[in-house]
Amino acid sequence: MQITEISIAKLQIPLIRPFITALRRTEHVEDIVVILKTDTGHIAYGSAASTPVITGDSQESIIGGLQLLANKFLGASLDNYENILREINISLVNNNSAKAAFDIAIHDLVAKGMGIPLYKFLGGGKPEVKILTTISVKDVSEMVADARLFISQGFETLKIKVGLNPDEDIIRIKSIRDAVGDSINIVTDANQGWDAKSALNIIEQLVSGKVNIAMVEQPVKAWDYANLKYVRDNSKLPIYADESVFGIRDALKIISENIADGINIKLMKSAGIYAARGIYDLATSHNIPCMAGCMLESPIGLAAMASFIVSRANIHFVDLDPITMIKTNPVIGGVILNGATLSLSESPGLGIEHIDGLQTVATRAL
Ligand SMILES: C[C@H](N)C(=O)N[C@H](CCC(=O)O)C(=O)O
Ligand SMILES: [Mg+2]
Repeated sequence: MQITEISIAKLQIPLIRPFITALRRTEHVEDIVVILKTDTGHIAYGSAASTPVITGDSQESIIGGLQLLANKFLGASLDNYENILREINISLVNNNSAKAAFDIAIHDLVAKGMGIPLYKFLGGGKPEVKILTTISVKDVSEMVADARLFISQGFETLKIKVGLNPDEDIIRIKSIRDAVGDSINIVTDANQGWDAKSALNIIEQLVSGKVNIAMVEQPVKAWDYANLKYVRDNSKLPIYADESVFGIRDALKIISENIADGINIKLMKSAGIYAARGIYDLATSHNIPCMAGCMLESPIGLAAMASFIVSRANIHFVDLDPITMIKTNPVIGGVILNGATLSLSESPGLGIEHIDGLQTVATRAL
């Protein structure tokens, strides 16, 4: 099987309500999609989310990275796909979102070539997973209303975004816990918005107030390993690293220096499934719990991450929720949501049949 055509397209999906974190506010998913076609008639998809405040990757830089990868891999044979996956990673430094999109498309293609769903290619398992959903950081009353709505929709785990104001954050978390009761799991994500002192102060208030929180994600700046470790060493709640872990070298540092209790793996940070497998295996071999995360991205990337994790036992939280936030789903096939359960397709590869609303920006063919 040979890659004979590569297209790059924009995909914008409006959200039901704005997505607001300590790092950004947006009203759309802004994906760049790569479409691979082969001499055997297969069509495969990969996607990258533009999140400059987290990855540094803008839509323009993702398109640039994908053009470079397209130039390199147009005409490539899929016979040695392991080599292609490895070469994506060494073809350019950084640009992890562009690499992730290409890596996802290659995985889709390989599984399609074998005639099996990607989740079976990656390890099998049951083709469904329960996901959490995220409450954007807003006024307390709005966050409580969102929490009630999400519980009524069937979600059993809520992720509360905080990090804009430590004094208000404690009220946000306590009010949501009071509103939803003790049967609902709650995690919090400060998206780097606290310093070590505020983080430990909030955690102490939650613990002493018996406010049950399953874990705290990325309390301090991504680069501030010393304070992430300080919080972890002095916290009675588990601390997960998100923006502090992109690739396997970050994971190695976090694990070997006991900097965090768990790792949030995202394809846009790792540069795709190939590298995410390495992070997962490293963490699992050291008994470090993992979380499956995502950026605000389309159901294409969610299908890829879901395919990777359904067979993997060391995934303790599944944050693949942008599908709950979009007004309409332009991706036909792939994953579907029923209540809080994300179900994967049994069709080959990612199972995506068609994507509505793609705006092509470049095409190269043999
Ligand atoms: C969308 C997901 N629930 C989430 O919260 N991911 C964020 C970052 C997403 C973004 O800003 O696009 C996270 O875990 O920090
Ligand atoms: Mg996070």
